[in-house]
Amino acid sequence: MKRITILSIDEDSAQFYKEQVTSIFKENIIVDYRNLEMVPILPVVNTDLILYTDPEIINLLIDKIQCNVSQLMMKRTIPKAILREINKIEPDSRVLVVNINEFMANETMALIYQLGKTDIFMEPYFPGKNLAEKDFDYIIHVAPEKYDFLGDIKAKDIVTGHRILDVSNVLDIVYILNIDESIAREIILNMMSVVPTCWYGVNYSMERKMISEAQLDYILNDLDSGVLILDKDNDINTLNKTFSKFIGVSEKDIAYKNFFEVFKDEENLIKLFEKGEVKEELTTVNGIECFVTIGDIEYSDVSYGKMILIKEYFEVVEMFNKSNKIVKSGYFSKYTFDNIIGNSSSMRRIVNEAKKFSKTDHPVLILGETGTGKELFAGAIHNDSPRKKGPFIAINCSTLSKTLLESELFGYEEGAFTGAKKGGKIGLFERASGGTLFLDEIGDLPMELQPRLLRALEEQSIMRVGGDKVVNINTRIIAATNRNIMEMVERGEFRRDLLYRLNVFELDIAPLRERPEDITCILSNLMSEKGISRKFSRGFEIFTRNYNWLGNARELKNLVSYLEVMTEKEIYFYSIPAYLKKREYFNEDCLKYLVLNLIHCLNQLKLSSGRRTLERVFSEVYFKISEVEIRNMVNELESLNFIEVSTGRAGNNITEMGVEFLVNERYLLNEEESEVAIKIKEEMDEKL
Ligand SMILES: Nc1ncnc2c1ncn2[C@@H]1O[C@H](COP(=O)(O)OP(=O)(O)OP(=O)(O)O)[C@@H](O)[C@H]1O
Repeated sequence: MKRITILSIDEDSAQFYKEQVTSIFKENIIVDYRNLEMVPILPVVNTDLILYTDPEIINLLIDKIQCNVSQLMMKRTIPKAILREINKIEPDSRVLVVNINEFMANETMALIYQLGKTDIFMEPYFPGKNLAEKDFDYIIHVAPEKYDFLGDIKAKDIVTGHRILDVSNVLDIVYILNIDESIAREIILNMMSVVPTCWYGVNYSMERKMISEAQLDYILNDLDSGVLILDKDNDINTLNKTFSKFIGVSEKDIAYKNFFEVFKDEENLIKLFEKGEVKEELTTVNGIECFVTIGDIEYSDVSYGKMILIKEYFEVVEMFNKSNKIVKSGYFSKYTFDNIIGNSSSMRRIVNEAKKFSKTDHPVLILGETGTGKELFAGAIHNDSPRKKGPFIAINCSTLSKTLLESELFGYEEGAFTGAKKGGKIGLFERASGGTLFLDEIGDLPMELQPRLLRALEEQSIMRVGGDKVVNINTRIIAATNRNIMEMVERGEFRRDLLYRLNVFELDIAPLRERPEDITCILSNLMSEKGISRKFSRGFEIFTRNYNWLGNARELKNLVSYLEVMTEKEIYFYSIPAYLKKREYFNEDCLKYLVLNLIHCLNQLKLSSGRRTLERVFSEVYFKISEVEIRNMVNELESLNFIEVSTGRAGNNITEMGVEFLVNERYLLNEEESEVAIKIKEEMDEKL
């Protein structure tokens, strides 16, 4: 047990502080003391911390300290009840603060000021001091009872009793003696309710700590996962209600006990714990099937303990099912080939191929960037196939952990894990029998599951997890991925034999930027589906063909929602959202005609169209461009006879040929664009 030795001037205060420290730390610490009144004063030899009342005493007793331990001067304060009395003293009162020596009297006075009572006049007093004036309203006796050396000084008395240890001092002791966190927490909370502290930093950090703890408690207890936090000695520091419910033990019973002692009968958990870091491993704890995650709690590369998360298997499955993450509800697809829009030769070709594939039972692998319509094709193939009356089940292989995906795909037998459902669980392979199972994001299928899928494809049968019976299935597989699966095979991340099994038929859907003629076609279709009717200007078409459409049709859908609100009859280049107007999306030809367009507009408005004006207006209407680029384009337009360049302020003038070109190509600016041009021109003229 840890030991504290108190050094004090007299027996009375030594006794008092011994009692106080003992009452704070209770049976966790042994306290003894030395004071000048003791005969003989025994040496201090066996202690862990020396606590002294004032600087003088340490000088007087230095030769008695015969051990090398930390020394701490007491920071003392007055109880909240006494502070309330002092606070009641009327402003401008004259107060005598009395203590046994000058240092202590001054110290108490400073303390009263620090605690916030600053509207009174205080004078320190101690034996031997001469007072010029003896007229006081109050006397504060810093002692257990009134001092008797005050002679004829009379006023209202306030007796503070011995001053008590400040919270900041107790925190120091907790830290130096390495007192158990649980005990320390209780001690400090108790103290804070009775002891005022003028150590603002301590107050602030304690308050922040308490608030953070309350917030953490709230979050922990709101979680569906069980959480257990251990310190670096593997003692249980915190656990939430879900965890204590899960293991069937109340928080009180196991808090601050050692993990290995509490869980000595939970072999599975101990084994996982000994592995170090674990991510969502399926196991059984307290007879319940669950996923366990174990991780280090680190700060500045130092480990401060571990966190164990437990999620009940069935709750996870239910949650995924609710959010349609495992299987989109309904077990059918609404898509048919009629929903696939596109006039490009590549689209027509793959639709024809897909129609042929749909007549067979072979697996199909659909490749394509995100949003190219892979799921659309999968559904259309199913609905055009002899299996169309059977289920169509789509599962995303990237959202589930390996273990969950395995049991969802293949099902499991009763007793595969303790706590598994009675009668086991049918997997999606079986459920989709007679229909189609669409394995989306197949490139994310964990390596460990690939042999199992390969066997299912080769043998048209599966074995449930934990079972030994072979179940025949009649399920067609359509898989899809947006990853470069050939490269994954080369890198050893996807099995070559599985790829060959999956891509008996392969559909490679080209991204939209490689089939630009489909863009306006899909756009018009999306608009008419929403009942929107708009004409596309040439400028807008140019944009759609130049932009890279990384999100493919999904991005088109977003643009339609924007245009529905932002446009009326016709969609111009100017109408597209600003973030889409970027220099890199446009080729030189396109830029040239946009410049020609501007010259025409400025000519019609009878505004000059010199290079500087062109550069400013272009940058505002379209996107940032340099004067040099403008000059190059102007030169080219001149060589095409689309403009005549005259020197001086008149600038450039469009020719009849140029106008004809623009009209034929429907390249003309809209009203808004003209307005911007006028505004900029006016601003420029003002500056001249
Ligand atoms: N050719 C097309 N014709 C009509 N709509 C299409 C076409 N291509 C895609 N879409 C539409 O775009 C959206 C995205 O399609 P889908 O979900 O099939 O893409 P995906 O390739 O499976 O995407 P991801 O890889 O992100 O899952 C859907 O609303 C779909 O109807």
